[in-house]
Amino acid sequence: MRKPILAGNWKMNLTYHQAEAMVEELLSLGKAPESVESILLPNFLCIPLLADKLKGTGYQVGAQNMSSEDQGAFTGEISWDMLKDLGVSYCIIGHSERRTLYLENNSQIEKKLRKAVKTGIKPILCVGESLEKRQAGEAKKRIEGQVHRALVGLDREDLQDLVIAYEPLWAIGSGQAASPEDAEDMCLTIRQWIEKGYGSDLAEKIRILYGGSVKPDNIASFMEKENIDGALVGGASLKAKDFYALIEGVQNA
Ligand SMILES: O=C(CO)COP(=O)(O)O
Repeated sequence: MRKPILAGNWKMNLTYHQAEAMVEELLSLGKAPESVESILLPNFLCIPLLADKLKGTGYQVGAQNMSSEDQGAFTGEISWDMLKDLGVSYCIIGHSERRTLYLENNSQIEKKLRKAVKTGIKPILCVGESLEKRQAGEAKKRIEGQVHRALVGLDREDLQDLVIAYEPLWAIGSGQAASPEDAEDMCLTIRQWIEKGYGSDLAEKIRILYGGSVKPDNIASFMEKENIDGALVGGASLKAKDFYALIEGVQNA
């Protein structure tokens, strides 16, 4: 049995004080249920705040990005040990906004993923196709390339904590989620590639999430699919009530 994940990617939203108010409200709604890994991924400045407030509550704190380097002259970057020092457990690697807006390429993503797995940060590798690729019937080819390029040179032992998030670009922030059937088809395909490359033990173990316009009222339709192990949520993770409702949606699936 794979433990489901509900991860809230706040992106560049919520100031320190807004984050504080959100987390206080979230905690007033209840603790994180044990049956769901509930992770909040705030901006870097809010990580210490969340790490402190969420200690002992069952919620985990993640980061949205990390450097592939250890330390040194890399202005504006954040390293794995800075994150670990604050208790960060998960880090998003290769989000489509980093790929498209900041031109992160497969080779940089591969280096970041390698750094994460070698240093004990659990990676949430994001993959997803554009609308053009989907309409051209090339969605699976696109995703396969992204998964394979990110995992180059890593073996089964390195990938025990890998999480993959399938986030089609056209579904992100658009209010137009993928159909649960299409999302399941893509998640199953990813699992089959992992099985082919690394064996069925790993394929059965890794969590594959869907992301893109997930809301409290559609989470159940994704969670009922066999190969969808949770969701990576943007907009709906910013409000405490919605985030808690999403967790309940995963818990009740
Ligand atoms: O990009 C996403 C999460 O990483 C999805 O964002 P939305 O839930 O706002 O569509």
